[in-house]
Amino acid sequence: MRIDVVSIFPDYLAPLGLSLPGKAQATGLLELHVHDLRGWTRDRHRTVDDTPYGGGAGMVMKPEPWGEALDELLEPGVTLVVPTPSGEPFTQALARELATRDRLLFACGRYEGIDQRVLDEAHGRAEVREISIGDYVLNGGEVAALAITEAVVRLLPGFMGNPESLVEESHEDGLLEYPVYTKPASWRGREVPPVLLSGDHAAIAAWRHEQAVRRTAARRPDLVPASVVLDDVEVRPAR
Ligand SMILES: CN1CCN(Cc2ccc(Cn3ccc4ccc(-c5n[nH]c(N)c5C#N)cc43)cc2)CC1
Repeated sequence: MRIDVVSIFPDYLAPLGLSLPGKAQATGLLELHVHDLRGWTRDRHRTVDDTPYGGGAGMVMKPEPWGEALDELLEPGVTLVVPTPSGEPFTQALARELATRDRLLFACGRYEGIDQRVLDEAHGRAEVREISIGDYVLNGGEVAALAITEAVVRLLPGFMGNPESLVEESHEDGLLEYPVYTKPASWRGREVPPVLLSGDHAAIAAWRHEQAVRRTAARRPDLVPASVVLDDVEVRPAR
């Protein structure tokens, strides 16, 4: 997979050279290119924003630099990913979908966003996914690009050392993950649940599933399948 990121703060994407994406690059699974949007400006001040038509607070990102950047980078077969507060929710299912693409191009906006005409024009010639990573407000798209990239890259075939670890993950089976433990067996008077030391794999799997269901019911009742009934866990109604 090739990933391109366009931002006015390219250094914000430096962490992509570390850890997971860094390893993916080293193994040739991922080709990463980060670009400064100001490289596509034409004026002396390298202007990327201006006041909004219709008035209102803040500034809007000008269409010209973005248009030239996408002319160069949005080639056939590239999926344009645009982080935005008004985007479709980013989920594990969407991460899996994006992991099937050959190329992703992230357009990281700032200020009050990117002139809508840029997105409208891109829709005419590429797959465009406007994505939100959560119901809270950030100052730009870079954090979302980091999060989406990490969630997608770790799903690339051959990337995770043990693909098994991708199967039992939170949200992969629709539930939150079960609690995990490691040595020592006793720590500050707290013991590891005995079932985990029993060697009874069926009992361990059953215990882990029940713990995942209980945790999900307590913290994310919206994720609990209707078929599951837990008599001793308070399941708060989804808001
Ligand atoms: C008058 N009002 C009208 C509503 N706007 C809404 C608004 C518009 C832009 C911004 C700042 N910003 C610029 C680019 C950009 C990309 C992603 C995100 C983002 N935030 N939260 C997520 N989950 C995100 C993701 N992914 C924020 C971004 C903040 C708030 C404010 C002004």
